[in-house]
Amino acid sequence: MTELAQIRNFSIVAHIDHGKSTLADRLIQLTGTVAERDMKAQMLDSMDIERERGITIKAQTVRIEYPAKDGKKYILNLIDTPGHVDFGYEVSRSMRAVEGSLLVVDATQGVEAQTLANVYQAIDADHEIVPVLNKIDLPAAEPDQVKAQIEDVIGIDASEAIPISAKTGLGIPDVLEAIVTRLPAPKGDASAPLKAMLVDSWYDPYLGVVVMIRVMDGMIRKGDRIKMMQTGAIYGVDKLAVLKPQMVDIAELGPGEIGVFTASIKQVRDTRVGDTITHEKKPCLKALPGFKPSIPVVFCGLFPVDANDFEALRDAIEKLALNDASFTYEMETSAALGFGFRCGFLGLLHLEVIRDRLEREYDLDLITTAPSVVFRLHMKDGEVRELHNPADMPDLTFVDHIEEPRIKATIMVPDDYLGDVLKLCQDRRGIQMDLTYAGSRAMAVYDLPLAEVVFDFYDRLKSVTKGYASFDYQMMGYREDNLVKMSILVNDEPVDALSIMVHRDRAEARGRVMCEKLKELIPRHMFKIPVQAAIGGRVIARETIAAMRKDVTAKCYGGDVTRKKKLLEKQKAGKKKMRQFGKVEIPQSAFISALKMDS
Ligand SMILES: Nc1nc2c(ncn2[C@@H]2O[C@H](COP(=O)(O)OP(=O)(O)OP(=O)(O)O)[C@@H](O)[C@H]2O)c(=O)[nH]1
Repeated sequence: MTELAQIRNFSIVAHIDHGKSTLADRLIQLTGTVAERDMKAQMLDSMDIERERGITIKAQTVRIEYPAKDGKKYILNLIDTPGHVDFGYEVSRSMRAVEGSLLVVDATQGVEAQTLANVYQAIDADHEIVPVLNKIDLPAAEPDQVKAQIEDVIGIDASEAIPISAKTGLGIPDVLEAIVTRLPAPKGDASAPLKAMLVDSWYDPYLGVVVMIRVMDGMIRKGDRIKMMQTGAIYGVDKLAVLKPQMVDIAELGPGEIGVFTASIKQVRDTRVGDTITHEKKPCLKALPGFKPSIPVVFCGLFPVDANDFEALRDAIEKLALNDASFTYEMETSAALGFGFRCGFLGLLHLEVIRDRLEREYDLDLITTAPSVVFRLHMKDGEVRELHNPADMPDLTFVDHIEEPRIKATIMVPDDYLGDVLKLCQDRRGIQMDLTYAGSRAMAVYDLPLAEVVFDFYDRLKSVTKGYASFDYQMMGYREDNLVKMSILVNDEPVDALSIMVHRDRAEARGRVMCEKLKELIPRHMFKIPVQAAIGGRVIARETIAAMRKDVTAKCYGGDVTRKKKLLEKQKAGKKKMRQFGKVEIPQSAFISALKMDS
């Protein structure tokens, strides 16, 4: 057991790309936690996909030993929190397990939307906050301006902000000293009954479910019989360890300490983040206040391109779900796409990550249907139903009114692009709630329908601001609006995977754009193909794909057989990515492209 006074627990909060992972790497490196030869860049981003995309998805933890200038040795527990909006719930839960935060702000960029969102979570969790100005090696760094901005916008004292370069290592020793001298030690009572917080859990193929805990009071040892207070389940602790960041066994953990255990738990779903863990025999009297479970807000269908891959898709989805309790799925059948799954995600990035992993790690070709939010249908008989899939929309004569989820979006953007951002928000049915300035940056707060944001809002926002805007959102609740289901018919057959819920006033425009896009995306066939958008029985937009005249090899005059063969092979490979609808083949890419609103 480590003395409480010798422990510091902290997290790093930052906007995406401001250098959180690089700083974590430096702290680990400077304290010799990982041998130099094992040091991979961005040690903590464990999944390949994360490393590739440079984003941190699953919060991770590392225990660092640090001999401070006062001659004493400290145990520093760093909890790495994810930076993306979709994973905000993970930020909030890991915050409750520590007493302080390093607030990293890129000195060339200043405070961004996620800096604000994350630091407010830290403030909510009563953290002591140490501001750190990163990237001062860059000529564009403006540490003094950024200091002033932190004070103006966030409202915390930044006079002692630490200038660093996580890249070169400059200032890192000051950060380590500040963790010890400026952050508080944890509190707790070693002689009290065990009270530990379940911070996170994940599935390890060799060990089964690994549970990360923060001990509040009491002691936990290997072999202990423990009880999860929310679920009532009882387990024996098989293995107790700390993360450095690989697991190193430890005999016991006391108050203020952070570690992991395994206990023959079968699924991640059997563990509830925020649950209180205590001893079976001598339990603590009162559980810790729990967390809100994270609920999926974006749904879409995933179907195998090749119907024979259905079982493989099921296996892959089950495996991924083992490790991600916030990802939900149920079987779905579509007239057009056959058997697949309706899946729920925390947001669009979460959706993309899961789809990418299915395609890459499990080598599956997938069709993703239009992402949709959960609409609330108030039926005439008083029943309230949740609609996860526009294809399930009941007959309108039974529906009294429809409500949709709204979000509060905070967008930070340099002045020059403000006009485009306001227009984008207006186009997406946004209602302005606030508009303020901090230096040459504006902060716009909008009330927006989530449905207008889930598809390509980030992409559009980035493109209209050349990447300078940052964005964060919170769910606000449901509101009634004039929403209708729009179906798409290809060759007079409805393609259920393309149906969407839209605002009545925008249905014509959306319908027209979708028909035009499909006209481009669907290759010509031997016959004319009408593409129509319809509400109920009424067609609101129409395009026609003309019949094909030439065959693909017509361009290859003369006897260039190899070229001809190549073309035919290419066409064959292209076919694999097509899906048959009645007599028409629709390429897989059409399902996503047709729904983009950028025109
Ligand atoms: N020049 C310079 N570049 C830096 C510094 N710190 C980080 N970077 C670079 O900035 C980029 C983002 O750094 P990351 O550490 O991945 O940022 P992050 O905040 O962890 O990003 P997420 O994990 O995605 O939230 C990387 O390309 C780093 O190499 C610095 O001090 N100076």
